[in-house]
Amino acid sequence: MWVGVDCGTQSTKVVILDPDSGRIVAQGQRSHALQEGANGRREQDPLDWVAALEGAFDEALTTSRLDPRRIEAIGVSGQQHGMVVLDEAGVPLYPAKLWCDTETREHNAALIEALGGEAGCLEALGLVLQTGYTASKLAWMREQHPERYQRIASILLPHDYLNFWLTGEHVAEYGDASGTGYFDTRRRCWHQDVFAQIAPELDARRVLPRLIESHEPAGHIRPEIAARFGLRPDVAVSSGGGDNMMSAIGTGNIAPGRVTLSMGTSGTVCAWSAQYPEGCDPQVAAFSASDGGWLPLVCTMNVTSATTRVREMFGFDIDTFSAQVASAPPGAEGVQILPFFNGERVPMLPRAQASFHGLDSRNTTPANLCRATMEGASYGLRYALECMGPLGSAARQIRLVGGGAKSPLWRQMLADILDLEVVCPQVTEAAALGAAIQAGWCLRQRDAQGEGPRSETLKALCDRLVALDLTTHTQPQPEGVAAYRKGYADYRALLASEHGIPTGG
Ligand SMILES: Nc1ncnc2c1ncn2[C@@H]1O[C@H](COP(=O)(O)OP(=O)(O)O)[C@@H](O)[C@H]1O
Ligand SMILES: O=C(CO)[C@@H](O)[C@H](O)COP(=O)(O)O
Repeated sequence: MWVGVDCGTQSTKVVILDPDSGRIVAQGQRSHALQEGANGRREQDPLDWVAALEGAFDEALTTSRLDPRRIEAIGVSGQQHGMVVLDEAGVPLYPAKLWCDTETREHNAALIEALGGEAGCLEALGLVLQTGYTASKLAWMREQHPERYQRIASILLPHDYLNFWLTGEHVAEYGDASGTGYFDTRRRCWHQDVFAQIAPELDARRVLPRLIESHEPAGHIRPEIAARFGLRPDVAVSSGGGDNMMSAIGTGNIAPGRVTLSMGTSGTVCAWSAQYPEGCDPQVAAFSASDGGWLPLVCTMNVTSATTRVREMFGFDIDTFSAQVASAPPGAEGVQILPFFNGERVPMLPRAQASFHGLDSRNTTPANLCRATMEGASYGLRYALECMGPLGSAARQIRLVGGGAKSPLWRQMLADILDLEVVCPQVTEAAALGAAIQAGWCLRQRDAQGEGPRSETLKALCDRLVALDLTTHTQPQPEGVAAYRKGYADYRALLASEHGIPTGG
């Protein structure tokens, strides 16, 4: 059995995959709190992720009554970019500053300038720095907490930290590392000079984790953890990766021409590439994939984070919220939202705030405000897909994942707004599935090198273990496409008038 863990922004999920039948035989989930402060601060306690992993893993084992000794390997997926700083003893020195934290926007702007603007960033790092990336969080830590900064012994990403808890090893793999902002995504190595500009007092060779290939193991499970869950002592922990990289594997997006779109807390659109994707729009992050390729990606910060905020404001549960959205017509009778509750990454508006527009005495209803929020979040995803250029326009179908993808109404709205067919994978926890598959790939690679009897490529594993759920297949409907063509034009006009973002073609 192979275990996949996904530490998302709102919860940590565990799936246990039987690689012979291809079935998920057990699942567990535990949520974790987000600490939100003034000025865009968004943090989590790394120890909460550990507690959630333990709870979700216990739940999976208990509900399935699976013998834990049948588990051979574990893979961990995690929300990207979060900064986990540890002291010599491996204890967090500060809460993890997350991908959606915008407190460090001034530090990010200063770093971009120091590197020579967008062109300088692209030249040095292969991508343009964004406020969410780890780099500006470290610069902020240096300025705001100099005493703790001086005690930093190790800087990890969320999934690296969980790997460290599982194995005791400080390692990183290329996919997640490429979202730090001090990693050269073209050449796939830490950028020592950029790191030295951000943190001159820290020795990169000491504080940055050792880089490994995606198919390599991070290590073996620590004896205490094996005893805690009743696992065998030889369980391998694979390199794991960022949640988007793992979702790519979990949707079979490991070849050109496929597009995965996630409606999680964030919204992401990504396509796989065998080479570094030269010439992309600077808003596209040329991340590495966690399989040896690249995963150009556009991330918007306000998808289910926005719908959840409006839903909770009205005190609705998910079913009531969905019923409210369904009861309003497309276009929400003229109500529009720019849903930038968390600032926004693409378009690059880290200081932006959310705003409703077009409200009058007739249309100001909960139903219209709920619908407008789902529509606004989805227009942001169309904007993201357009930024992808040829990588996006080549897509004939979107593979849809993340919590929002569970809503049939939202799937139809998205198909209409994008004017593209959408479909979900059978295993909706695609990042956790991808992590489980990568864990198995890591075992197979080891076996191929003579330590065991079997070998299987990642492609063969994805072909065998990733299946689409044809009941979720959704085609764009002409009336919806026409209504949303106008809705999207109105959204772009609003983006232009409120934030100066050109309306484009
Ligand atoms: N049927 C649904 N309709 C709309 N939103 C949903 C639905 N089911 C789940 N969600 C939302 O999905 C979100 C969780 O998505 P998920 O991808 O697990 O997030 P993350 O990985 O960022 O923690 C929650 O905000 C939840 O409200
Ligand atoms: O910052 C990014 C991608 O660059 C986000 O996609 C995070 O990786 C968080 O993902 P979710 O919690 O929304 O899945």
